[in-house]
Amino acid sequence: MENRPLPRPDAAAYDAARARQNQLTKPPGSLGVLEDIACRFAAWQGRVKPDAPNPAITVFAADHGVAADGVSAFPQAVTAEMVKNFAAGGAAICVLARANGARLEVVDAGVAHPLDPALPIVHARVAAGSANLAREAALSEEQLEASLEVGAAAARRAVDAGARLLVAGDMGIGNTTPSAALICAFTGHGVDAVVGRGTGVDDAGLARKRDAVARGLARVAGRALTPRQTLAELGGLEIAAIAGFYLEGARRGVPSLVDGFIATAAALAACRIEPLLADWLLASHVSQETGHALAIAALGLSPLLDLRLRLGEGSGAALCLPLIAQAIALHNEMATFAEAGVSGAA
Ligand SMILES: O=C(O)c1ccc[n+]([C@@H]2O[C@H](COP(=O)([O-])O)[C@@H](O)[C@H]2O)c1
Ligand SMILES: Cc1cc2nc[nH]c2cc1C
Repeated sequence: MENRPLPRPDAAAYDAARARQNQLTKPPGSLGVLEDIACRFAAWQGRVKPDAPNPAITVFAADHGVAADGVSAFPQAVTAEMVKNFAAGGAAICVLARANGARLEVVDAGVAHPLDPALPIVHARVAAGSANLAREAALSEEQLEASLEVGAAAARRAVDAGARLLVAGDMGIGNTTPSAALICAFTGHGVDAVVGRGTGVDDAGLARKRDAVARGLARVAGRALTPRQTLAELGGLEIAAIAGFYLEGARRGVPSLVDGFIATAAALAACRIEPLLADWLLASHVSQETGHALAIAALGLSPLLDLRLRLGEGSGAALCLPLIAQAIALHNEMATFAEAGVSGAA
């Protein structure tokens, strides 16, 4: 993946959009966060009236060696089975993509079970799952770079297809464990504050998860690792692909709407690799997974929704798409006080 620096959003367009918001026929500030969203799109697109976001959703799937330690409520085979469900249009994210008119692409970044090459997805499997982060580096340096590039290539396809907003989804049995490890490593928060029940593990499963994360963190403790090395040690193939996706989107001047726990862990890693990325991200929702609110706060973001979701796949982000479309429509189409002949504040 390229290391070209990221552009900065256009501050003059942001200010012009803010001035427009203050002239629209409503008390200034009365549309709250929707005003901020519209102004940020103005800055991202470098124009006072931004185009509709034309969102693209890419779901990255991969498996995790740490699943062998009993950290998920579901068997590893579900990752591949769900990829088939994505391809058949039956998963939650398929419904939400259709409901929102969003492009949906599914990428095999590293599913353990072989998938039929005829399956209508992007076959970009870097490895048959990651290694067990509790014992060894989850990814080699080469696997990390290849996964970042899988994500970057997906972002290029989405942007080339006309997307002005990117959504990454994840699918990977066991992936809340590497995500928790990354959030602990990048924020300094402790295991108990970050590790949660994922797909719904029982108390014994939760204890195994905490232990796996603690062992992974102990392996890297005291080593002066770069953010890339931390991502390789504790991450996963789809998590690194999502990081590469966000980075390449921003490099192309296209923002991303960050989904739940796994996507946020990927965003944190990507922001540590390239701090300017933070200006190109919006947080969709706060997941029920323990530690997600802490991770979003560490990115300096505020979630739009709290619907007690804990699904992944990009579903929380997809649910925010109508809000974003409406924030931009209001900004672009409302009359100003002058246009409507309405008196301004006294
Ligand atoms: O995104 C979230 O906030 C989220 C929270 C809990 C679980 N998930 C999904 O559930 C799977 C991981 O859960 P687990 O228990 O196997 O680690 C994976 O496929 C994720 O997409 C996702
Ligand atoms: C069925 C199922 C669907 C999912 N979608 C994202 N993570 C998931 C985990 C499971 C177990």
